[in-house]
Amino acid sequence: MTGLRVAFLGPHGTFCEQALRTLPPDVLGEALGDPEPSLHPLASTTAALDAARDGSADAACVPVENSVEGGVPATMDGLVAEPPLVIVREILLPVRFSVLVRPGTTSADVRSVASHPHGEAQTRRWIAEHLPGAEVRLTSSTAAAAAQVAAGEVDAAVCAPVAAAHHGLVELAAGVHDSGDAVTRFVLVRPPGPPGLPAPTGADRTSLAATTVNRPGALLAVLTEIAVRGVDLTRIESRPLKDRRGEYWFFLDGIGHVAEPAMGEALAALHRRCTDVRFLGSYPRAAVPGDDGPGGRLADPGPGQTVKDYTEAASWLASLREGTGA
Ligand SMILES: O=C(O)C(=O)C[C@]1(C(=O)O)C=C[C@@H](O)C=C1
Repeated sequence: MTGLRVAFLGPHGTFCEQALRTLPPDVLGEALGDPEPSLHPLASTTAALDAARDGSADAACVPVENSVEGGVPATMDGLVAEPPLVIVREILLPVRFSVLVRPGTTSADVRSVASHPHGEAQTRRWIAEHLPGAEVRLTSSTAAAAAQVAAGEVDAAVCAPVAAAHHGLVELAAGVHDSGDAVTRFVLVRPPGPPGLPAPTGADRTSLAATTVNRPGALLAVLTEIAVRGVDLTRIESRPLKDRRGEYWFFLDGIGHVAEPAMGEALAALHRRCTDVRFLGSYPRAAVPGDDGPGGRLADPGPGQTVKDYTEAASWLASLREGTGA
């Protein structure tokens, strides 16, 4: 299929757009069924996810977490909304911030500075030191802050350097992030269906969200189903359920693919034990550009917990059921 549309957090010049543009045609072809989809900036993460749901786009690219500031609440809430969306790729992008201004503006002229809440959080100390007294305003994306500078609504934007060219701005300062090696993780999502799940690569991640009744040990039971199968959990984060006070969606990422026995069995167990469980996708683990291999430190599988161990045990059980083994 060709002519697919991918919505992303805009306007042009966001880190989200940069992340999406790192995906080569063969990867987009495998993930979406179109190696050269058209890219469409939307005003918010929620709007991008809604577009993928209502069919005005075929897929969406949104930020999900940052290594300094943590999860992006709007994305997490959007991932568990209905109808379902599944993650087909993750992208890890190092984020480096600049302060952009209209040509001719000096530091002394900057009375207001704008950025996305995650951008502000990653440059807070720099702003306090170098632009003391500037009013900080929060925007829907870092490039939206650049657009506000261009429109004369604010004096400076903390954003990606590429936003300068898109919005006719100049760099007042570069490298203004408080932590040098911040990475933001983005996900490419689409409705379930053709062209199907990304095939297992042997280096995959699975994302899911689960809710349980409020009972002592309920979360421990969920985690135990994962732990006993040797699945390496790489993230756990919660968001309130909103309509049931005191109950939460637990967002869990683990190493492995739903097609593999350990992850498949863990998901089936959660389906039995949880009030609700959402499969949010199995997809190849991304690497930070410049790193060797998929990012993050992984645990070794425990004894008897490799894919080979599971496959051998499943064929032994099948032989017992067929009456040919013992
Ligand atoms: O505003 C952007 O440019 C985005 O792509 C969003 C976002 C985020 O949500 O974390 C992405 C990377 C940076 O951490 C700051 C903002």
